[in-house]
Amino acid sequence: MIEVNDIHKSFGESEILKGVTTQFEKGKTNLIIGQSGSGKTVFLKCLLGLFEPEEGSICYDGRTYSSLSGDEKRDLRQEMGMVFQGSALFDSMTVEGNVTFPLEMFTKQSKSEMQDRVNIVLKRVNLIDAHNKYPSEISGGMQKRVAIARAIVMNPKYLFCDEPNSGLDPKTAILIDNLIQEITEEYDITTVINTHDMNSVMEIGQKILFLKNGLKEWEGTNKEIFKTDNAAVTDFVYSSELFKKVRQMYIEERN
Ligand SMILES: Nc1ncnc2c1ncn2[C@@H]1O[C@H](COP(=O)(O)OP(=O)(O)OP(=O)(O)O)[C@@H](O)[C@H]1O
Repeated sequence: MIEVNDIHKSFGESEILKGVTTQFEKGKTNLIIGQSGSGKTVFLKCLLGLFEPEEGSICYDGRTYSSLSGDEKRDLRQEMGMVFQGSALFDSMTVEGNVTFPLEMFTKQSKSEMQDRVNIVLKRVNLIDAHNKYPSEISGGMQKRVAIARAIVMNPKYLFCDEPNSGLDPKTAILIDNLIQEITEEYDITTVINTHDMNSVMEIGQKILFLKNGLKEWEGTNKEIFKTDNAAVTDFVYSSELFKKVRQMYIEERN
């Protein structure tokens, strides 16, 4: 579980996060949504320990980040997996090389231990015959699977994903969303996903944090988001004609 307590983050004179408090439970897919510039990426970078808030605290299963020693912070960061926007694979390495990389960097495992672990995670993301292919030889959806395999190879307690669906067709996007949710539940990971994708909100939004101008405007589940009367949330969610129709149908059903 990650507990975020009243965090503030500024750059120079400009305060980007203005006191955000929330909790992310383990085994759940937690989504951060909000308009461009609302502070989602800055918030995610605070969770990753890349930015340290000037005020407030972030607590990872009882460990308050700002109170940890340098070594403890490093250990905690090794419990975090990250799926970057656009996958961020190493083009010159094979699929297997990309997934082995964190094990080579951060563990003292033998070659055969690494090989076993890599085989397990590649199988888990349904990539069986791609070990020796290069990123340029596989589809965008397969690249995402490799990025997920690399993010979970160290058996993380926390998984952070920045726009994991960007660039994917809607059907592949849903498969990737479902894979992230299954892995989150199976390994009891605390997963936090930064997304613009309303399909993801509907499919896997077990907890949604809506940020507006650096503040928590609303939080709830994917079932609750369609019932809320919060104007900022409805403006955001129903900016698409399709979702306006869904809401209209919901209201008609309710009456
Ligand atoms: N390293 C930085 N230095 C200065 N300002 C920054 C830095 N990182 C982000 N900002 C500012 O913080 C604000 C929020 O940016 P952020 O990237 O968190 O928005 P976002 O909600 O993720 O937007 P998008 O959906 O477009 O990615 C922006 O005004 C941005 O310019």
